[in-house]
Amino acid sequence: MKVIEVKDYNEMSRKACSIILDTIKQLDNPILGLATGSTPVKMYEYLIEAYERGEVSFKNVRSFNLDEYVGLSKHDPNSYRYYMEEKLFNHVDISPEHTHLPNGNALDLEQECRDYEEKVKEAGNVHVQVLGLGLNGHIGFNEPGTPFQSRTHVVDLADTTRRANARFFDSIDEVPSKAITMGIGTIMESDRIILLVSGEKKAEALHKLINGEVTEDFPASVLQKHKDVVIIADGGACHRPRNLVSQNVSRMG
Ligand SMILES: N[C@@H]1[C@@H](O)[C@H](O)[C@@H](COP(=O)(O)O)O[C@@H]1O
Repeated sequence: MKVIEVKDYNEMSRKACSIILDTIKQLDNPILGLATGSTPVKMYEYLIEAYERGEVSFKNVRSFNLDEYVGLSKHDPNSYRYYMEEKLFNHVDISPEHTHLPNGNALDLEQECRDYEEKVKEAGNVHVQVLGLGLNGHIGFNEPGTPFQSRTHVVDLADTTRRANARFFDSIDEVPSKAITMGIGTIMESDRIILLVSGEKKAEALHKLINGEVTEDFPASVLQKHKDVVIIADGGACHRPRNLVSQNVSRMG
């Protein structure tokens, strides 16, 4: 794993944006794995700015998102489809047919999971997968205890996750209790993973991810086993409690 420690949230977002831009420019048909949540918001803003400057086109880009709530329509402002359209897709020249998220409103959710998995497989490997980090170590919506070999599946969201995401809803009761998520096995097949971590409240989770044992009780620890992971973490995430980040990872400024 490579840890890139940056000053702050903006720098983290700029660095992530530049890795994605490089991927898009280098490949004829780039496949991006995208994430939602607060962490990548600024990265999407920088991508839009690069597009507006004429620096990049998304015409040949295909995207697969990690997850979606069960039971929210794509018009619901809290659905991840809505988030992606608002934060990125509506502002760049990506073709709507090239953007993929699980359908959390499918009548047969198990079938939807199999179909989504199939779509990812047919497209070929995700070239670069963006990940955020849940406080309990979840990636996508893979909660503690999820098998490392898991494929796209329906999950019961942990209470901690529902509480953490309640800030986007009017009340915690409105936070869905289920979601569809790419599995850990699916995520691990990406060629490259960039994990974004910002803020002191993530410091403990980041420490565990880098230094802790690889265990299904802390899903993000699986990243220690991936051949090309870049963690971009800001000062807050790295520095509290002090000296959390291990010495045996290479760092770049
Ligand atoms: N399902 C999402 C994840 O994909 C996200 O990475 C994580 C962190 O969210 P945030 O970036 O808002 O801290 O939790 C959410 O529940």
